[in-house]
Amino acid sequence: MNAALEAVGLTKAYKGRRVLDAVKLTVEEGSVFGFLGPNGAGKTTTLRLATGLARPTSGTIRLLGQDVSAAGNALRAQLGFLPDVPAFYPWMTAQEFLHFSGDLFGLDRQVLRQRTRMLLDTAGLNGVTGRIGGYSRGMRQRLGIAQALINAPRLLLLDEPTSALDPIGRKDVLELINSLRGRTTVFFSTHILGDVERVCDSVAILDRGRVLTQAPIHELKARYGGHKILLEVTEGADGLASAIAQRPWAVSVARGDAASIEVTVSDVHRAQHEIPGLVSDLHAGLVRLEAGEMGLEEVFVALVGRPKA
Ligand SMILES: Nc1ncnc2c1ncn2[C@@H]1O[C@H](COP(=O)(O)OP(=O)(O)OP(=O)(O)O)[C@@H](O)[C@H]1O
Repeated sequence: MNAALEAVGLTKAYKGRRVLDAVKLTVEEGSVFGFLGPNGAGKTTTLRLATGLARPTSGTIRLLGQDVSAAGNALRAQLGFLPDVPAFYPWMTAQEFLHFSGDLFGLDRQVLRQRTRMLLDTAGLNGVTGRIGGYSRGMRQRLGIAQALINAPRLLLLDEPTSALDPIGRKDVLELINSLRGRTTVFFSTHILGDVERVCDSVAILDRGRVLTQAPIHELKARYGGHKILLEVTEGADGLASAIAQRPWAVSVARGDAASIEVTVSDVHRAQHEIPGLVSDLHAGLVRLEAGEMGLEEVFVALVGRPKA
């Protein structure tokens, strides 16, 4: 496996306060990687260290096999970066802005023209002739990603690309990220669990400067998520919830509204076989029994011990 990004013992302290503490991360080349954490977890700091905008207090971060502290323009030419608050020249059109950005990389005219056309298309901005000053936040963010792709980078780093967007804007940006899969390694930070679930192959969860876990999404859910069973009965929900709580496979039992029960189980097979018997013994009257996988939200709570900020 080739690592597009590898951090080992990555630590950053400001005035003696560690905002990143021995962070270990490996991002496989070709993956879409979600860097998930609540506000203040240290995501932006990690990206600043990755892009060389700040230096680690100790530890290393390597991109595409090169130590960022020692790397020069040859590495930068293979990276794309969208900061959390991207800056644009509002008087330019999207096409002018992409041309301008490509010029900074010294791209050949012909290559730049072709790439601009392709990126305007990818970003859903083809045919948009107005100035950037009049764009929606979603349009700006898609243009920001297009700009970060102008040098055809091997690794694209995005700092919270969806956080300021409404659901439609988010969907568009996630689709754009998804369309890059297999062409460019994408590492993006977010505090939005749903975004990670929608597009990422792998995720790392950062909290208060520490990586709590890193794994492929499906593994993470299997490892921490367990299973959930949603139950609804006609009556006797309290008695049924107590009876279920005593079974060895019941990890937690929560009451929903009047007649519903949510059970986290360690053995979904046994739970599915035994619950109907309990319902019958207690004359509870079964309305619904549904098994489902836990979402990342529950995994996050299990790991962090509190809902995300
Ligand atoms: N230049 C700095 N000087 C002092 N403290 C800093 C500096 N930059 C960041 N911090 C602190 O480091 C911690 C992590 O901040 P960071 O911006 O990396 O978090 P984040 O996960 O990106 O949060 P958010 O989702 O809110 O952007 C915060 O407590 C922040 O106050």
